[in-house]
Amino acid sequence: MSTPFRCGFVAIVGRPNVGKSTLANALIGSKISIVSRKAQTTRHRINGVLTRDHEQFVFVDTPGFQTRHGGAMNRMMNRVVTQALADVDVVLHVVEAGKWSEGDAQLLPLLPKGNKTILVISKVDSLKDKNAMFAFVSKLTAQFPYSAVVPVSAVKSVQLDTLLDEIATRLPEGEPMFEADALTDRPVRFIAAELIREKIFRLVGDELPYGCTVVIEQWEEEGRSVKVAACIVIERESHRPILLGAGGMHMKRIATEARQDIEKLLDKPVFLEIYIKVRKGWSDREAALRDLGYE
Ligand SMILES: Nc1nc2c(ncn2[C@@H]2O[C@H](COP(=O)(O)OP(=O)(O)OP(=O)(O)O)[C@@H](O)[C@H]2O)c(=O)[nH]1
Repeated sequence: MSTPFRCGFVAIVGRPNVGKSTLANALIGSKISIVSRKAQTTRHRINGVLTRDHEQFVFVDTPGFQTRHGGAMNRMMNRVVTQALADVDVVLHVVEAGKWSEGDAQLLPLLPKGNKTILVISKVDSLKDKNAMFAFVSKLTAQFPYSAVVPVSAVKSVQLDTLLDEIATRLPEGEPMFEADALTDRPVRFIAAELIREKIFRLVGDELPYGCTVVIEQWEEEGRSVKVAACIVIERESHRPILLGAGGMHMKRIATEARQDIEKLLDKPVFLEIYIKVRKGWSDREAALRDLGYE
């Protein structure tokens, strides 16, 4: 009897900086390429697709989990996260080796119980005391009924196939949803906004206490090039100088690096204009959040 094909959705969740993106990239194993999907089968935002002989793994994004702010933002985000996780087939809860914190614990009430949730211990290559691993895992499995535990290193490619095999057994039987070479179907505008956000985060993330949102306001193909206007929405006027830096140095760097990445993505010249807008109190207004694409 031939092995049935399996195909399903996988979400990677965890507090910031535990290595989720690095893990996703290591599992999917290639750069983003833009493809169209075979059929409109999901309302998830696809992050990447990996196809093996007998399985197709569709990695989806879950909206950021918020703990820092109270109010509408938190409630809405948590609702969205819980719903998104209920809809996928497998959830990878990524926790950094030896570093359990309040941020990790806050995610526990949102994780689905049962066979779905796998505990992934990340960055095991950076763990100094390997013997501490057993106690660490025991502590975590006592707090939540994970259905499997897989320690990995995305950077050193340790146990990535084991993790894929664990995921595979939990995927439902079904035909592939995407062409075999499909990597992502995220719209390019969204990726462009993410690239800008990533630059901001790298450069001034620590100094921007409420973060920011990037909205692509204009996208015009002009012959061989593309003209893009992006707006960075910040919480307070006082955050503007942080983002600008001395003599606009930060903004220049953000714009240059983001432009280079977007050019690589599109493989054509890009004219990128970025400006800053202050949206006072936006993080606590559901209407404003919807406007900005959170719903
Ligand atoms: N040593 C080591 N470092 C890693 C590994 N995976 C990720 N990192 C590092 O951990 C940091 C955070 O990794 P990301 O993949 O950006 O983490 P993330 O969870 O996606 O972060 P957010 O986008 O903030 O939620 C980066 O500096 C990575 O280089 C790993 O397997 N080993």
